[in-house]
Order: sequence, then structure tokens, then C-alpha cells
Amino acid sequence: MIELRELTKRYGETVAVDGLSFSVRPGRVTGFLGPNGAGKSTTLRMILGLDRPDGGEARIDGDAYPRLGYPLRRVGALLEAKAVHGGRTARNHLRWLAQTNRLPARRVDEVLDEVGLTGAARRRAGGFSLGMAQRLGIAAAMLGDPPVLLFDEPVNGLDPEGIVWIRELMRRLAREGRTVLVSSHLMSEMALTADHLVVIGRGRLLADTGMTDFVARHSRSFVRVRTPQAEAMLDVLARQGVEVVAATDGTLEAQNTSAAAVGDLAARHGLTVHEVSTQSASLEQAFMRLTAQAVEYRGAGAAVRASGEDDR
Ligand SMILES: Nc1ncnc2c1ncn2[C@@H]1O[C@H](COP(=O)(O)OP(=O)(O)OP(=O)(O)O)[C@@H](O)[C@H]1O
Repeated sequence: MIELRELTKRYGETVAVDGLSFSVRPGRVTGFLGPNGAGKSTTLRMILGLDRPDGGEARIDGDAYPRLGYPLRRVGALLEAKAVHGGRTARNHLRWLAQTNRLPARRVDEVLDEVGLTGAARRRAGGFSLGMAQRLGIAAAMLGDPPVLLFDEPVNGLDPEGIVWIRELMRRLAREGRTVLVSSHLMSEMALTADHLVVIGRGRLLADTGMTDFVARHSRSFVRVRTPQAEAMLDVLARQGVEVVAATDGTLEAQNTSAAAVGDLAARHGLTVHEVSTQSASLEQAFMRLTAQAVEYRGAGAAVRASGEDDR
């Protein structure tokens, strides 16, 4: 379990993380989402004791990071995959980590096997592709068999096979009862991986919700109607009190109704239809709507400063 209470970090004028409070529970994958610059990496760095908060605190299973003892046994993290001593072989890098955290040497071969790097164990990590470096970073995170794992944008730059692999690994780690927090700025990726979502914008909490709830609440659905008699159809629907608009591609988009009801109406009025289908707005659009204010605010602020209006 990870618990944040009023966590705050400032960089000069910028409030990167602004009184953030939420908990990350074990046994599920929690997606940590926000647009670029929302404060995700800063939050993860504070959880891991790499940045000092200006206010509030973060605890991992009840302890702040500096009190964890041998931290690799309590929390594993993938932050920047390329942050490995390039001259070391993959195995030596992991051996060094195991030694300094008093972990048994056999764990090195176990995790290399788990991430599919056994064949590359004696190669210098500096020559690894991004995908291999990501795997090595994940091997390091899993070395101490920790109950809590953090991943910062783990699918960035990976090929489809690598993305599927990471997705399945996270789900397995959560099924094993671990606490898994994974940051991303892609809602579509999280929709396939996360059970729970924490969304931030401008360092503030925007949503802390189950994935299913988020989908139900934010995805707008409508009935698409394709007909050569669009005007007559629009008229019929409007007379029934259905909210309907003409889309740019010539189809009609009807809300507060069902495909069956639209089909019945068309039949009753002898109208030809070529398509009647239920459509859902993408989760990406829902995420953009949710975070739009956070992004717009920043844009508006810049405009105000540019015109000097903030001097008044
Ligand atoms: N070391 C630093 N010095 C100054 N400002 C910083 C520093 N680190 C982060 N920031 C600022 O803090 C804010 C949050 O950045 P952060 O990297 O945490 O966001 P993020 O959500 O991880 O973004 P991204 O998705 O782009 O990685 C940004 O405005 C960023 O410019």
C-alpha cells in the first residue's frame, strides 16, 4: 500500500505537486495518469525518496522511504530505463544491486530469466536497445521480490510485443497481491492495463476511481444513423424529443436513445437506413475532457502574462 498525504513540491514558481492525497491499494494495477508536466514523475520520485517534499508525506506500507531499511525488498521501481552503468554487463549490474541490498545471488538469474534476458546476461548494458534496457530495469525492480512496484511510463518507446509483455507482467504482479502503480499519459494504454485510476493535472488530484466507473461516467455513447434521407430522419427523431446532430461526415448522431428505437422509428416512417449503430466516444477523449481545464489553465495563464494583465 502506498499512501500520500498532502504531498507538495515546488520548483521556484512552479508548483509541480500540489497537496496530493491518495492511496494505492494492493492486488490491483493502479494507473497514474496526467498530461505532460502534470507532476507524475515528481510524485514518484518523492515516494522513492529521490526528491524531498516541500510539504506532506508519502508512505510505503506505513514507512517513509528513508525508514525502509533494505529498500529493494520493500519497493521496486522502474524510473529511467537507461539509468544503468553502461560499462557493466546486465548480470553484474544486478549482482551489484543484490549485494548492496543483501539479497541472495540466485535472485539475479531468477529475474534475468523472468524478463527474458538470460541470453544477454553477459552483454554490456550500454549496448542494449531501449526494449532490453526496459527489461533490465524491470529485473532490477523485481530483484528484492518487493510487495510494492512503481513503473514510470514503462511502455514508452517499446514495440507492440514489448508493450503486451509489460502489460501482462503488471497484471500478474497485481494478481500476486502486490501494489502496482504505473504512470502513463495515454488513457488508451491504461484502459487495457489498469483496474483503478488516479488522474492528476497541474499537480492536483482530478479523479481517483475504478476503471469501470470511469468508463461508465465519462464515455459518451450515441447512436450513429447513416441514411440517404437524413433531413427527414432528423425531423422524425427531433419530433420524438431525441437530441440529434448532423456530423461532418453526413451521418446523424442521436443521444438519449437506442439503436433499436431509431430502427423502429425509421421503419414506422418508411425511411431507408444504411447504418444504425451504437458508438462510444473513446476513453482518450474522456481523459482529455477531464484534464482539459488543467491544460487550458496553463495556456490561459501564459496568455495573461504575455499581455501583462496580471499586473493589475
Ligand atoms: N528538477 C526540476 N526543476 C524544475 N522544474 C521541474 C523539475 N522537475 C519537474 N519540474 C516541473 O514540474 C512540473 C511537473 O513535472 P513532472 O516531470 O513531474 O511531470 P510529468 O507528469 O511526469 O510529465 P511527463 O508526462 O511530461 O513526464 C513540470 O512543470 C516540470 O517542468
